[in-house]
Amino acid sequence: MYGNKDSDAARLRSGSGGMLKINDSPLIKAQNVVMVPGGSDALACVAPSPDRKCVDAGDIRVNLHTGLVALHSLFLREHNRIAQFLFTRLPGATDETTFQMTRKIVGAMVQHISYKEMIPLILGRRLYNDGRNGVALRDTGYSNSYNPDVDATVTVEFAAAAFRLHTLAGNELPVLQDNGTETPFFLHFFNPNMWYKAGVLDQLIAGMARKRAQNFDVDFSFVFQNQMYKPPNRSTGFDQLAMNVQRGRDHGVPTYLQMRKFCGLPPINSLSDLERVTSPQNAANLASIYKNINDVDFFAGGMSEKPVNGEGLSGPTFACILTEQFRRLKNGDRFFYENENVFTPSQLQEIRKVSLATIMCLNSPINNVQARVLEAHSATNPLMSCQDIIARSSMRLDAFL
Ligand code: HEM
Repeated sequence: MYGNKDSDAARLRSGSGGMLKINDSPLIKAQNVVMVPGGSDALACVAPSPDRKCVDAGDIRVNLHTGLVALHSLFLREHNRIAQFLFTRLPGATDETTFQMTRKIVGAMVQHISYKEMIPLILGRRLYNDGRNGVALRDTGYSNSYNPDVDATVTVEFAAAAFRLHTLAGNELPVLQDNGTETPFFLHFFNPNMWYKAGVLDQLIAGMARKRAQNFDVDFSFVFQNQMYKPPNRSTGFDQLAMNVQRGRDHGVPTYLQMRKFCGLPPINSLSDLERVTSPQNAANLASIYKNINDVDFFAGGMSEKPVNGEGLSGPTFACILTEQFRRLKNGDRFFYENENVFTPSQLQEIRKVSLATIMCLNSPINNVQARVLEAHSATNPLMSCQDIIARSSMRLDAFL
């Protein structure tokens, strides 16, 4: 949202009322929607034009596809909604004080959604709630889990392998084309022609909540195997999975067996022994590619394991790296939103009410959505009206005055 340098934040701020800049293209103004601002054409978009520029946000990878433009725009809308409220009510408010307070609240909301809604699904309830893992949030009061000796940096094993959850993504983005089918994913890559189309961002916000994720397994979508970075006028693109393996090697990620050892998991002695941790088909596939069990790359081996406890997404080796990373990001961060001296007790309770569904309801024209938006809607997670969702789980912003 804000970048990790002062210069990024300065570029993205509007300079008044603590707000962030919004897109001023006539195409977007005519739709009366709020979208992330236009950015430099040096960002390698397909055929940018003055009305359809590449976009700018805290992370330049926002330009990768329309889903990211939509999500960044959603959180930008939330930032500006909160800033507008605070600026007109905080005594002596300036652009600077309002921006910093809003940024702190939005950062806390992102942490809350990540640890309350996303991480339990990734790890599974048992690993998430196991007190020894130090990942679970509290329901009330301050957390005392901050430890200055915990290193809060991101491990290469996490970024280059275990958190590359690309297996979950499908071949299409849920925006309907003229023929009523969803748009092929590759048409959205770096393509401003897509994200400046009328209604696309809000269709996507609603559609991404409706669309089911793919299963976590080694069957990756065609688009990831064949079409990554594919410009619309070329027949093929990159193989993202090959890139994941190669990226792991470039970055010196240890092998699958070394990582199992690091995680204290039982050794695997041969390629045929892999059947203890994966399906016979996956074991045979790995044996057809690698000559020696010691050569198996972390990404390939970790992706192949059966899920821990039959719940959560990944097998035990990825789960070990994910759990370790989520613990460190929380307990090594002295500004983690649950820590004492970050928010007052009543502000903290307001942040604890927030869900991704609330943010969608408050900042897009959808009428209903399931309350746990990262899970498919079902009898136990039914569609609810936005009115009910907002009444049940939105922050009282006057707690921050
Ligand atoms: C939805 C469609 C997605 C597309 C098209 C996509 C595409 C990409 C691409 C092109 C890269 C850079 C490749 C490289 O440098 O090797 C990347 C990196 C990455 N992706 Fe995705 N991705 C998607 C979803 C996800 C999801 C759902 C996750 C899981 C949280 C994820 C996690 C990552 C991570 C951790 C990296 C490495 C980032 C880094 O090292 O800084 N991606 N992705």
